[in-house]
Amino acid sequence: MKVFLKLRWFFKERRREYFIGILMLTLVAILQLVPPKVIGYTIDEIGDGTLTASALTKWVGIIVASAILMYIMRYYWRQMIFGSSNYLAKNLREKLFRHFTKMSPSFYQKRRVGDLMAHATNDISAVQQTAGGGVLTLFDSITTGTFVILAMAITIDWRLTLIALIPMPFMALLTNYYGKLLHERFRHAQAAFSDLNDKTQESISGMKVIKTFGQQRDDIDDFTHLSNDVVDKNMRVAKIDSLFDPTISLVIGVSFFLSLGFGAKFITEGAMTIGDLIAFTTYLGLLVWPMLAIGMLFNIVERGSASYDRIEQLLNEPVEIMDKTGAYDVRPKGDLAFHVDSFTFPEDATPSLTNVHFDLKQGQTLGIVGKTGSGKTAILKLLLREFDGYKGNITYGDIAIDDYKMLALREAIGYVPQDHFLFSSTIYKNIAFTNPDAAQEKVEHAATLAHIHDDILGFTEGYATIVGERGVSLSGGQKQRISIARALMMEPELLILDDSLSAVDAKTEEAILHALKASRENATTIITSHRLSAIQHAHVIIVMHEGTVVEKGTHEELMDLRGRYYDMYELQQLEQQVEKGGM
Ligand SMILES: Nc1ncnc2c1ncn2[C@@H]1O[C@H](COP(=O)(O)OP(=O)(O)OP(=O)(O)O)[C@@H](O)[C@H]1O
Repeated sequence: MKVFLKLRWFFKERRREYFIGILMLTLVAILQLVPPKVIGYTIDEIGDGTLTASALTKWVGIIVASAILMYIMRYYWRQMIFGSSNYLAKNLREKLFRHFTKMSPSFYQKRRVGDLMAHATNDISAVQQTAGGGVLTLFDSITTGTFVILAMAITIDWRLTLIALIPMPFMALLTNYYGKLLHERFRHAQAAFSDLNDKTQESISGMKVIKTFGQQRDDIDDFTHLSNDVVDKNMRVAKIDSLFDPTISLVIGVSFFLSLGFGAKFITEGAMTIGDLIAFTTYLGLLVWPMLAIGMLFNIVERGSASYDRIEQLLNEPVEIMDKTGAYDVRPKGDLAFHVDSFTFPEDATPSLTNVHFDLKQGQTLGIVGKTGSGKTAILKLLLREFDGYKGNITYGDIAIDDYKMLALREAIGYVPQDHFLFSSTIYKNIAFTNPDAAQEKVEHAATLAHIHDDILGFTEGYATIVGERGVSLSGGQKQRISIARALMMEPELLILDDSLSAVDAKTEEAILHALKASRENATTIITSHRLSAIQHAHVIIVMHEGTVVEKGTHEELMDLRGRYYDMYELQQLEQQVEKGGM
């Protein structure tokens, strides 16, 4: 039941609706008491031979009036209570989504997409049920149960009422025990659903790869295994679930049995009339629902509580990278100084960067080269403040990057990542992502600089062409260039191309670099690349090796060194010549 306390912030928020709903529920619980009593009176009047036509009309009139009132009130409490529970779902969904947008990459590294989606769907729906069905069953069982028992004790016979209630404590004990079992089993069932969700999401996203490698059979086996696990765990929940109804029916059955036996005895002793006993057993019938409601209540509440715990746990995960108090809300500008003595990724044992130092004047271009895994992207991740916790300092315009507001910093940096992501939307919207109201000419200008404008015009619907999820209908090079156009739309102070020209040919690469140089004279650029032609004209080039800078200088200076850069350059020249020769 603690979940109701945990949700009190929400009940407070919608107190008006819940107050009206619960008031209506209570009135219905009272009105329900009328018909059995009226039936009891009518039967006694028939027995005594005193029932007249006008008395019968009166009794029927009372029953009809209470039925109409109950109809109206039942309609309203449903609206108030179940309607409000939708707002809890909405609220939690938005909270989760906002939380997701604040989390840093390391969170997404730890958490799986399917699991996060399960939280945002299945778990929220279980909590929503608590605020709807849970509140209903709680108040309905309390009000109906109390009023029915009071009516039985006060208006009929308190001794018979006590006798009829003898089996109830057993039911309370048993349902409490079932509730505890259910909580644990439901938690496992939800976790299994998260795994299945994750598998489904990953398999659908990776279907092309799965098929290419002919792994469908294995994938189906994996899926079946997880699906069976979900069924097994839900069957374990269902086993407990199924115990509630028979237990309650058994307890009520024993109550009926005791009432009839002792009721008959009281009638023969003259302490009760037959009408009283009929009214009593009808009341006992009315107790079935509150008892069932208690069973349902445990069920709903235990599920809701397990799910709320899961959601809370997720929401309580700290946001790792936050704005400092009083952080500058200005777009960074100026020279860049990167001085990192060492940096280790959160889950790693050894540093990925050691002694990486470079300075870049505003308007200059930095080229970063190095073998795969040498730390090129790690440098960019620190610049983007995707990770904190490095030893050293990184300043932009003489201010440490963590002294800027995160949003201000990110707005100044146009980052084109290695793994491009295009939204399932039009090309126009993908390019104008950071500025959806941008004029067509601006979008076209960015596309022209990124050398993708002509390609777009070649598509049947031009800029209005929809690109599928992750842009499946485009070539790798086209996706790269759309991503570059998207970054250029921000008119960034710092443009970062993280191996973003790898899928275009040398001529297109040269054209793009030329266009960037001409249009971004005063803005800074960082390019990482495996192909040296992309960084050859940079003002500064650093050569990375095993997380550290091993060479630094201009192309000419590095060639004169005759070190790693020189070797790489010679090798690439040779490869080019072989390619040309081959052609
Ligand atoms: N998020 C992360 N968590 C833990 N380790 C990471 C993470 N990202 C990268 N690394 C590790 O840091 C090292 C440097 O990786 P980085 O991505 O910077 O290499 P890179 O030079 O950009 O390689 P590539 O040319 O293949 O992109 C690698 O050993 C990699 O395994």
